[in-house]
Parts: sequence; C-alpha cells; structure tokens
Amino acid sequence: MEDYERLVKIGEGASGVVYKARDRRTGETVAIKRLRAGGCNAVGEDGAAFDAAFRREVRCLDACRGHPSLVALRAAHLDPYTGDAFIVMDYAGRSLAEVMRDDRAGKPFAEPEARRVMRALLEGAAALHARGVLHRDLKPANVLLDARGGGVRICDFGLSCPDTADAVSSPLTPGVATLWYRAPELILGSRDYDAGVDTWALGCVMAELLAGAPLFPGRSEMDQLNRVFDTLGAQDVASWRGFASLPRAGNALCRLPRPPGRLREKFPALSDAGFRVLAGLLECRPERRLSAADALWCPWFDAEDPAAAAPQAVAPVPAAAAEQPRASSSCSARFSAAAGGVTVPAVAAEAMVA
Ligand SMILES: Nc1ncnc2c1ncn2[C@@H]1O[C@H](COP(=O)(O)OP(=O)(O)OP(=O)(O)O)[C@@H](O)[C@H]1O
Repeated sequence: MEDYERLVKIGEGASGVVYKARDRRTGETVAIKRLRAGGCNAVGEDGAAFDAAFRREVRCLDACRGHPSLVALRAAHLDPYTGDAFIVMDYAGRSLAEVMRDDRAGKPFAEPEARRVMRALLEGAAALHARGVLHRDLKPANVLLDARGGGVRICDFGLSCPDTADAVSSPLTPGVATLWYRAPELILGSRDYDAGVDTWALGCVMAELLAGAPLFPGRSEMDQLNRVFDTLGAQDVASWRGFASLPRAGNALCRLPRPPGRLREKFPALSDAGFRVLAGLLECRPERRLSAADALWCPWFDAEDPAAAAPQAVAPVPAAAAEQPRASSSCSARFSAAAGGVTVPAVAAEAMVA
C-alpha cells in the first residue's frame, strides 16, 4: 500500500473505513476501503469468514468492472499475516446521501434531474443483474455523484452476492439491505428472493430524490412494513406467489384492513410516465415488480435530459450470464473457496490477494 498516500477519511460504515488517497505513481485520486475484521457486514460474518467476505466483495466488483454506473475496482490486497484488507477503487465523488443532506438540505431533485440519476442507477443495476450479481444494499449512501463529470456510480459491494455457474445453491439470508430500503419480502423473511430486492431499493431512492426525504423511514422491521403497507396498500399481499410459505406470512400486519394505496397522493407533481416507473419499482409483489432492464424501457426514459452527457452504454454481458432469467436467480449467499479465487484487473499489478 506504499504506492498510495492517504489524504482524508471520506466514509465509514459497518464493514470498514474509506479514505481518499493519491496514487504516488500516477498522481490520480483513488478511494481505498480498509475492511475491518470482525464487523465486516450485516450478514454477520466474522473471524474466518472475513477472508471469504473480502473475496466476495472484490469478486463482485471485478465482475461488474467496466460499466460507467458502477464504481471501478483498481486493486485489492489481503495480508494473511496481519489480516489487513484493502480495496482500491477509482474515486467517484461524494455520496448522494451527503449531497442531499449537506448541499440540498432536503430540497427535492427536479424531475429531469431525478430521471438522469435513475437512468444511470437502473443501467448499473441492469448490468450487475445480467452478470448474476445482486447488490443487496442500494441506498443514497452507496450512490456516488461526480460533481465535475456528472457521473453517477453505485458503490459498496460489501453485501453483494455473486451467482457463479459452479456456486452451490443455498438459502439466501434475509438480513440484508438497510432497513429504509429493504424490500417487503426481505422483511417477511424470504430466503429465495431475487434482483427485485435491488429494484425495490431503487424505487425508494427515486422517491427520496423526488421528495427530498426518505419515503419509508421505519424505526423497526415491523414499523417499516407498516409504513410500506400504509402507503402502497396491502389488499393483494396474500396473492403474492409463495406468500404463504414466507416465515412471517402470519404476521398480523399482513391481515390488517387498510385503505387503498396513496403513493400517487405523495407525488402529485410527478408526471404520469414518471409515476409508472416509481409505482412499478415500488410494487410489493416481487413477481410483479419492474426489473431494472424493463424499467429502462418505460416511456419516462424516452425524454432526453438536457444536462445528460452521452448516453451510457450497458457493457457487454457474457452470454451465459445474460441468459439467466430474473426470477430464478440461484445466487448463493455462500461463496465457497471452490468458487475460485479473486481476480483483480490485470492493470492492478500490486494486487496481492492471498
Ligand atoms: N469509490 C469511492 N469513491 C468515493 N467515495 C467512496 C467510494 N467508495 C466508498 N465511498 C464513500 O465511503 C462510504 C462508505 O463506503 P462503503 O459503503 O463501501 O462502506 P461500508 O462500510 O460498507 O458502509 P455501510 O456499512 O454504510 O454500507 C460511502 O458511503 C461513500 O461515501
């Protein structure tokens, strides 16, 4: 790590600390995430699993390399003797959470601005889903905005989950995603969810952009579910495919009589085309929720955004990954050593993953 000069701390979360740094060889600004052993993520991994969690994060970042809406991995380093683990990425700007809190002080984004950000986020999500990766922690703190270039990038693959051809299927853990952005099926304990958990979270982000405040700021899992059902209605909850087998299907909140959804009332100024995207992403029934790729086909995205840079292309997807149907993700929460070692970009000559 002697090739990097540490500048300032730019973030800290459950899994580690992120620093802005300078690459002494090129003078470029980078972001370095130092992973903390023992508290590495909400999946509850620690001790021996730290190594596997580090590899999983690097592997997911590597799988998503090259897309303009996904943060770029430069190198990774895990010292087996000291346990120090670092991930070096392009520095991609300040987080959307910071910008909303510090610069905009709750001022909502205008619809064309929100559309530009959502287009980039959905393109990023569509690319990572096509590559068999679930992010599982999309939220404003994990969206980076490059003030100069206008870029929008998804970061923090600490809870992401690869779906490799040789991975052994195992139940997914429902304990993922930050509460305010957690899909209802996760709260109800689903263990076979799919990319819909990410598109739900992006629906919450879209609502937050347009309202200037979180849509469902729950204080507990049950309060969260209650807020979701209060806003979206819960008449057809029991008709979800597989609802009866969800561990918390019997919860009284699911049976409470409620008025019809009132999402539209909360966004009176949003165009009908925009509302169709919002309502499609915030669809409680996972099998009816818009996928990221389908959302991009909605007429809302036909409009050109005046400030938009050149359209962002979705990077080519390996044929095998592209063929995977959305609803049958076999994404495994387990990432066994047998799934292979971490591959870092060839340009990252200093990457030394034990
Ligand atoms: N490549 C990057 N460029 C600029 N800032 C970054 C970059 N990666 C991360 N950050 C900043 O660091 C913060 C924390 O990073 P990250 O989310 O990866 O850590 P974490 O420990 O997993 O956090 P959390 O527990 O909140 O999910 C981000 O919210 C963002 O502000």
